[in-house]
Amino acid sequence: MPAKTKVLVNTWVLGRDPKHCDDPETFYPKRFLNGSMDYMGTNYEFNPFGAGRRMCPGITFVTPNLELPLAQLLFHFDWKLPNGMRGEDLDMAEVFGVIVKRKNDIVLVPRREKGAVEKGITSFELRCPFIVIQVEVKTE
Ligand code: HEM
Repeated sequence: MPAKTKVLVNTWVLGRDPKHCDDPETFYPKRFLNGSMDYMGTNYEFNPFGAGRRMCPGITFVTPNLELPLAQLLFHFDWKLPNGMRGEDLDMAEVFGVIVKRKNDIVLVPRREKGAVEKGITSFELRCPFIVIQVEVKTE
C-alpha cells in the first residue's frame, strides 16, 4: 500500500455481516449479553470506535454520556409514538456518508413518571457526568 494512502474501514458492513451476527437488522441488544463480542476494539467484527493504536480516545467519555441519560430517560418516563403511530410505521431510512445516520428524527412523546404527582414528586434531576437535565413534573 503506498505511503499516505487514506484507508476508511467500512464498519457499517462489518457490523452487519451475518457470518458474525445473526439477523443483524433486528434490534436485539441481548445478543451482546453472553457473547464474547464487545465494542472496545478487541473484536474486528464489531468496532464502532475503531481498533488498535488509533482507536477513538473518546470512548470512555462518550459511553457514560450516552448510556446514563438514555437509561434515566427510559426509567423516568413512559414513551409513546405520536398520533397513534405504531412501531412498524417508523421511518428507518438512513443517509449514507462517512458516517451513516437517520434520515429523519424519531419523534416520541414522553409521559411523566407513573404516579409522580401522587407521590409528591414535583421535579427531579437526570444526572450523568457532564449533563444535568432538570425535569418539572406537571399534571395533565
Ligand atoms: C459515539 C461517539 C463516538 C464514536 C462512535 C467515535 C468513533 C471513532 C472512530 C471510529 C474513530 C477512528 C478510529 C480508528 O481510526 O481506528 C475515532 C477517532 C477519534 N475520536 Fe471518536 N468517536 C466518538 C466520540 C468521540 C469523542 C466524544 C471524542 C472526544 C472527546 C472523540 C475523539 C476522537 C479522536 C481524537 C480520534 C482520533 C484518534 C487518532 O486518530 O489517534 N471521539 N472515533
